[in-house]
Amino acid sequence: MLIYADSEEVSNFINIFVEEHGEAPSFNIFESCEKVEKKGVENSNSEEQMKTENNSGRSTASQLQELTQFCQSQTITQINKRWGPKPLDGPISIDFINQMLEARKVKSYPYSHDLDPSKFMKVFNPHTSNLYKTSTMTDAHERSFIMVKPDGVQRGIVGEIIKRFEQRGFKLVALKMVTPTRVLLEQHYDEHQGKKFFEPLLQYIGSGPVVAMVWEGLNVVSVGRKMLGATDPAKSEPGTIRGDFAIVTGRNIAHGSDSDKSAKREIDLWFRADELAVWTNSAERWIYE
Ligand SMILES: Nc1ncnc2c1ncn2[C@@H]1O[C@H](COP(=O)(O)OP(=O)(O)OP(=O)(O)O)[C@@H](O)[C@H]1O
Repeated sequence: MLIYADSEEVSNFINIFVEEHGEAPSFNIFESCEKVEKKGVENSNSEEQMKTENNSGRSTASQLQELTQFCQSQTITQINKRWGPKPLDGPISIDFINQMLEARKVKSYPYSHDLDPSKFMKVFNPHTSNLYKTSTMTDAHERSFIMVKPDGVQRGIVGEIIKRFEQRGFKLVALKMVTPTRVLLEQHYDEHQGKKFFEPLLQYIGSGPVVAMVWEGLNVVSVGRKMLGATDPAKSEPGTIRGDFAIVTGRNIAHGSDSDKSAKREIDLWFRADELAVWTNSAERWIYE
C-alpha cells in the first residue's frame, strides 16, 4: 500500500505494536531496492522517472512528508530516514505484514517482484534494538507462478485449485485466463526443447485457455509443488491436486514453478508488472506468527 495519513493499516499496526510492546514504534527506513528496474525502462535512474508520480497522483516527497507528519501526530518518537547518499527518488510502498510494517523504496509502481527481499526495510524497536520477525516477513513475499492447464479448465477444476491455495493461506496477486501463443510456450518450456514430448506438450497447453496465476507467501514455491503432487499423477499422493484429479503425465492439470528463479522468469513471461496487484491481506496476522 502507499502511505496515506489516514491509512487504517498504519493505525492498526501502531495500535497492535503499542498493545504488544507497551510503547509506540519508531521506524527506520533503510536504503533498499537499488536495482529495481521497471520492465521496459532501460535507465531506472532517468530524470523522467525521478519526476514520476505514483498512481495516486502525488509525488514521493509529499508522501514522505505525509508519513512524517502522520507518525509525529501518533507520538512516535522518531523517524530516521537513511536513504544513502542519493536523494529519495522513487515512491515508497508500505505493507502491513505479520503485524509488521514493511516499507520499500521502489523505482516502479506497482513494484516489481524483482525487488530484492534481503534489502527490504526492517522495522525495529529502537528502545530494545529488537528487530521484529524480519525473516518471516520478507519470505512471505515469495512468489510462484501457478497455471491451471487446459484440461484443468475444461474439467472445471479451476475453482478447486484456487480454493486450495487460498485456504492454505497464500495470497493471490495476479490471475488471468489466456490462450497461450506458441512463442510464449516455447519460452516457458524452453528447457524441454528437443525432447520427445515437447511438441505434444505445446499442442496440449496451447489447445485452449489456461488460468495463469501468481501466488505469494512463505515457501509458496516448494509448498505449491507439494500441493500439486508429482509430475506423473500415478506417483502423486492422494490429497495432492494431481493425485486427486489426474491420471497421466500428459494431462496433469496444473503447473507450478519449481524454484524461485523459475518463478521469477515465468512471472515475467506471463505478466506485466502492472498486472500484479498490490494489496494487503488482513488475515495475514492469523496465518503467520
Ligand atoms: N514423459 C512425458 N510425457 C508427456 N508429457 C510430459 C512428460 N514429461 C513431462 N511432460 C509434460 O511437461 C510438463 C513439464 O515437465 P517437467 O518435467 O518440467 O515437470 P513439472 O515441472 O512437474 O511440470 P510443470 O512444469 O507442468 O509443473 C509436465 O507437467 C507434463 O505436462
